[in-house]
Amino acid sequence: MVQGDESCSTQLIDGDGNFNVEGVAKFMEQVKLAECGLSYAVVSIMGPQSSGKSTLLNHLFHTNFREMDAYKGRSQTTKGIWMARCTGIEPTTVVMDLEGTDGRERGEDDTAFEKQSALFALAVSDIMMINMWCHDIGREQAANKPLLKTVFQVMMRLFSPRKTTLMFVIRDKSRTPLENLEPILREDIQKIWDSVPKPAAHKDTPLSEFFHVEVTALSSYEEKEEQFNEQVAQLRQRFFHSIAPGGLAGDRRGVVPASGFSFSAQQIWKIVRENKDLDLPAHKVMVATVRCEEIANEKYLKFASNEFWCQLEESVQSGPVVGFGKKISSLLNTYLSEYNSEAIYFDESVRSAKQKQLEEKLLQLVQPAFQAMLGHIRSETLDKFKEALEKALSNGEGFSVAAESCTTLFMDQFDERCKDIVIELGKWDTFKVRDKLQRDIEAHVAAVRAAKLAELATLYETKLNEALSGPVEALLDEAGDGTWPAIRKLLKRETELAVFGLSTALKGFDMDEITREKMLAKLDTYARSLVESKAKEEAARVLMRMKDRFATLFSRDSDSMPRVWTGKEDIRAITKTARSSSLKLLAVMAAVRLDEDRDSIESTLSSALVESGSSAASKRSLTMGDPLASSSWEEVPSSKTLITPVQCKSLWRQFQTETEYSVTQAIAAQEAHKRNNNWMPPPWAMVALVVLGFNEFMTLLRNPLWLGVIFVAYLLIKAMWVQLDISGEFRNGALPGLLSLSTKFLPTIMNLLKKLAEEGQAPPTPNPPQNPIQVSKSIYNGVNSSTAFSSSASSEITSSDDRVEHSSS
Ligand SMILES: Nc1nc2c(ncn2[C@@H]2O[C@H](COP(=O)(O)OP(=O)(O)OP(=O)(O)O)[C@@H](O)[C@H]2O)c(=O)[nH]1
Repeated sequence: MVQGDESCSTQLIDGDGNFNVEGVAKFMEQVKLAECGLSYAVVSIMGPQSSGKSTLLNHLFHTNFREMDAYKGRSQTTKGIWMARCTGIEPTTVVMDLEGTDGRERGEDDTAFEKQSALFALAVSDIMMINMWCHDIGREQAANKPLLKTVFQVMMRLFSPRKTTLMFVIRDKSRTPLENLEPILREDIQKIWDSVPKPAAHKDTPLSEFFHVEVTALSSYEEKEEQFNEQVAQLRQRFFHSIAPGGLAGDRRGVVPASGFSFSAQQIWKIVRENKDLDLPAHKVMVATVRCEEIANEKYLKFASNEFWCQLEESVQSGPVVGFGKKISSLLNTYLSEYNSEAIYFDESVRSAKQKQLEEKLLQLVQPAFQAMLGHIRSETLDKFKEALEKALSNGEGFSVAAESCTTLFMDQFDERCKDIVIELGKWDTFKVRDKLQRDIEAHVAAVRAAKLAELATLYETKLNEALSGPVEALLDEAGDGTWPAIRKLLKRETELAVFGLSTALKGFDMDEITREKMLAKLDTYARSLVESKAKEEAARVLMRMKDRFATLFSRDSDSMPRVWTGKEDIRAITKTARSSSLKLLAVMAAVRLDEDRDSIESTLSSALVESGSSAASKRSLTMGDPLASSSWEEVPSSKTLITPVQCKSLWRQFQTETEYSVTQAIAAQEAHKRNNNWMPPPWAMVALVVLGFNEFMTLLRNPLWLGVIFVAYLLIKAMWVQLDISGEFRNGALPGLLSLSTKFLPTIMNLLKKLAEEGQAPPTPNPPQNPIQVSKSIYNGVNSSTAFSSSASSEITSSDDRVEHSSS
């Protein structure tokens, strides 16, 4: 019945005490012991050498241990410890065949090995069979006595709460029935137990606390083989389901899960060899720790190299993976389940601790992928939010409503998508990323809001610009009394329109009243500043405008037709009107008048610049000082001042200088026109001719000295008359004019007197009669040239007024 191949007989520890790690691993693999969990039993047999142990095991468990050949004589066949699987016995039962205890070959050392192997067997086995000859029972010097003593001694060192079954197998039983032999044997056992020195804790502990003693007897294999076989077959039955409660291996407290058998055996042997105390409970924890760790590592490595996981990890780097959470969770569960099923029989606390460690390691491995997924979801949600908000706004939705609905929608979407990636085991919260998303969305909303508000503000500013710039420019161009009221009206109307428009648009923004009011006020301010800057621009061109206005009024008549200076026009009046109008323009431009505050700029300018020639104005100027010698207007704040009084004065001076030419030209044109049309002598000459009569006239002609004297006297009187008439005083050039005239005509008079003297000192002799027309012409020319002189002599701005006056007269 021996079936060697199936029993996988293997040497566990060799004769030199070396543990066969590889052999055991192979054995475990062949027997698939690791899969047994706790459902396995270990039986060992010890006893004197050549006491038929191997024979018994081979018959009892259908193993293939080497037996001694009966014909070759007794010698040691089993060296060290061998092990094999009990064929056909359920659950898996491993049997160990120990080296005989009283062999002849090993000498003194055998004792140590016996002790060590006994301790090892006792630590590892559920059932220990003690093989003994029947005739040794009750014998004082029996070979099994030291053996038993050893067993009991080492048992004290196991600190094990488990109960090992000690099965005494009596070989070559005699005719004495077992019922009679057993008490003697038990007595022997008790005696030995009592004689074994025990630690204080176990001083009074009965043997039954540690061992469950069984006794069986077998007939001689050599002499009564048939009986032997029958009894062995019966005994074999007791090993079936030995681990069940009440079975031979019923006490499972000390069992090491099968997957840890190899390591456990190895460690126990190591401790035994080192002659250290063997703390089986601690050993169990240690084995559990090591094994659970091994299992956990194995599962971790398997997970890390799992093809599906590797693909998933790679995919996550480039984009989101649908069903990520479920896929990872399922994978994790697979490997954790594997761990659990393999480690389930190890110490629970150790197993749980190692499982937790494995979970942590696996989660650490997976977390970057999870974070990457979260990142994808966050950025995708943010992008979609941006798109949706833009779309909603372009569809005309109110900003606040659109922002709120989009935020809610996409935060919900984020939460929903997070559910898809949740790895239950990880219990990683997504709050931080959610918060980040929320903050990003809020920041985007704020940015878009600010941009939209700026856009709106710009839009209404542009509208205001369009509505105000042109009209304000046109109004300022037509500067007059109604200019600023019209600008104010325009500004009010357009500002109200823009503010209303902006206010309506802002309703969609759900903003607080203060901010809203600020924006509207800003628009109002903008409108005002727009007008102010326009006015400033126009003020910078005021001189040009004044000149234009002067030119328009001076050189065009009321029908806007170009004037032809015929001599009938009142150049003085025209000049005055044109200048007044230009002064008005200056007054209008001098300050911004957006508020209805009254000012006296116009009257100040008028009195200081136009009426300055009048005696009243001069007196006022003398007593009160120059009202334009200031850099600010009295009633106008500097912020509203566009042209200061000083600038006005300077501008006016420049204006007058630059327009003077036009007046001069006009006067010249009038004179030229008169000259061209009046070839006849002037009327006074004609009248003189008639009044004085021909004779008198001839006398005068014959005596030109008198004529010259009369003529010079006339001119002097005339010049004085003109000066007095204009200024009312003999000032500003009247005297110089007379002197100048005298100087001018003195050489002529002197020449005439000289000529008369040369003609013989006699009373003037009448000259040949001259053409009266020619004479009157020369006189006329003389007047004209004096006028021209007068014009060139005065460089004062007011001199043109004199010329206007002169010309008119
Ligand atoms: N008298 C007797 N001899 C037996 C019995 N069973 C086996 N033998 C013989 O005893 C001898 C030793 O047998 P083994 O089974 O090799 O004994 P063992 O105890 O395994 O020997 P070691 O492993 O060397 O210690 C063999 O010649 C067997 O035939 C038995 O029941 N009675």
